[in-house]
Amino acid sequence: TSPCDRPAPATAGLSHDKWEIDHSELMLLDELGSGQFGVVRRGKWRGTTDVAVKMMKEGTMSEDDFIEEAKVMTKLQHPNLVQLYGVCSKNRPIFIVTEYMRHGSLLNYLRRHEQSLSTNQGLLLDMCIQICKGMAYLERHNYIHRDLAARNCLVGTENIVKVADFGLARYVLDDQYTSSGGSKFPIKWAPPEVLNYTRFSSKSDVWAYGVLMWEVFTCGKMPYGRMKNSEVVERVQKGIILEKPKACFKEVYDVMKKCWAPLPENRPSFRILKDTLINVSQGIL
Ligand SMILES: CNC(=O)Nc1cc(-c2cccc(-n3cnc4cc(C(C)(C)C)ccc4c3=O)c2C)cn(C)c1=O
Repeated sequence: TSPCDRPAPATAGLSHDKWEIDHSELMLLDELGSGQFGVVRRGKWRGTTDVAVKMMKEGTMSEDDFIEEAKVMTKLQHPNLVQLYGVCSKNRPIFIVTEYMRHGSLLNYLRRHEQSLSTNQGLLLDMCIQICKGMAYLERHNYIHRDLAARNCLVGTENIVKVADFGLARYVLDDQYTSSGGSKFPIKWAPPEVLNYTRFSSKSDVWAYGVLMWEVFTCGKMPYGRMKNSEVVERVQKGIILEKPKACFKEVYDVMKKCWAPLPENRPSFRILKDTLINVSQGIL
């Protein structure tokens, strides 16, 4: 049959890259800070939507690989994941445009509100459950975060907490960050198999999640205090784990300990963790 007889393919007309955002749609406002890839600014997208715009500093990211991955990342959508709206990749520096979270990083939020939070275990547990839901969604989509920590979660209105920058670690060019011997490698959130073989998995995210729970229930203390990375590696290899935070129910600490099983296969999945934490919260609150 001639082509005109066949129905047009469903994607006809949709071929414009919907993850591509045009600069003209963005209005850049105040600076929010800077991260691994450079300056991040608050902005407005199409006049109404609040956004955060990462302006990628030259040489900090393997950009072409990331732009390819962005197509996948825009499809990851969950109430507890900071939404990637798209990228401006037609010019340099490229912009990464995401959902805006009003109260900034969870780590800073915990430290600033320690007074009121330290006596509200219910709220601390709820924050952990929200993060667990976002991570269970990533786990279901076989997506590994690789740098889960309180500093990489963000707080919105009404105590909403979301996981940010999932998967971006793969595109960092700074080998101080990417190699486990580097000064910026997140040693204190890494399980034995990552320290020894950089073997990342959803189960290494579960280990990091246990440390994140510890950060939440200490209202933002640094795990292992000011201990040197080499000493932390030694303790983790020996199976010495973080102590129970003072303001933390035993049942909650029991869940943290499950996340720190030396072997990845002995750690619970995020799906299991979510149900366990919900049961604990119903039991103790
Ligand atoms: C007051 N409200 C706000 O400040 N809201 C917000 C602040 C930031 C923000 C500001 C400055 C720096 C960073 N930042 C921090 N750590 C990062 C870590 C990585 C990896 C690869 C190391 C994981 C990559 C990028 C970043 C990064 O861009 C962020 C997330 C992002 N969003 C969406 C907000 O709503």
